[in-house]
Amino acid sequence: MIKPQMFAVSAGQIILQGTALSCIRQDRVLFEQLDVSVRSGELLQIAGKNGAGKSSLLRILAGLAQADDGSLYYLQQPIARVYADYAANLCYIGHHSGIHEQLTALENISFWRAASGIAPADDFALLATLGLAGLEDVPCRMLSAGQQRRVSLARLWFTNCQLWILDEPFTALDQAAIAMLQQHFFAHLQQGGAIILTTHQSLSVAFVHQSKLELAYRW
Ligand SMILES: Nc1ncnc2c1ncn2[C@@H]1O[C@H](COP(=O)(O)OP(=O)(O)OP(=O)(O)O)[C@@H](O)[C@H]1O
Repeated sequence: MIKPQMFAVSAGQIILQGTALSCIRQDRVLFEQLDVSVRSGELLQIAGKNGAGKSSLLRILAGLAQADDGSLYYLQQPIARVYADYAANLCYIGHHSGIHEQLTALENISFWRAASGIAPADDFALLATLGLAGLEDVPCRMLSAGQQRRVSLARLWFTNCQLWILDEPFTALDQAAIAMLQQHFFAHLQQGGAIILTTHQSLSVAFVHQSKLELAYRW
């Protein structure tokens, strides 16, 4: 069942916009004069070959790295001016899982909830939804790569953030988990959320507002 709209930004409004962005790494221009934006209800896929600069772009969009040129706006405000608001509305999950490997799945989730100021809830049920029933108390370092990825993605089931920036979220997931995650994306977008992601896979769900930005590999 779709939860009622809970985001401040209304459907179709641009949440994040980058204009004329440039990024140089190791003397190589990954991209320049790049315009990118995502609206409420939209999924934006960043595609491109290995090394094209997808993760670098995501890190810039998440405010974790500086563009070499260009501007970034959150709700039409320069990001530096409203960064606290932006960070509070952003769920970024990078290449690395972001989980603490010595902690169990339950402990990781409990930590994220506390860090986000979200009240405790039935995390056993959440982990069961994610196919991790019976593994709640196992240190994450003893879980498989796909199971660790599922724990990492658990945040997406309780975050209140409108914008999700996800770097290769399907990595290590089996087909069933990929399908479940895409259904979850669908529900998030239906509620007015927005998603920017990188993936080398094709998306099997037809999202209502979906766009793709192909980054060319530049020498
Ligand atoms: N912090 C950094 N310092 C120096 N070089 C970097 C840094 N981050 C990325 N690079 C370089 O920038 C290029 C693009 O890297 P990036 O991770 O953005 O590519 P990608 O498109 O996400 O690749 P993949 O599909 O393999 O994940 C690579 O050549 C990489 O070595």
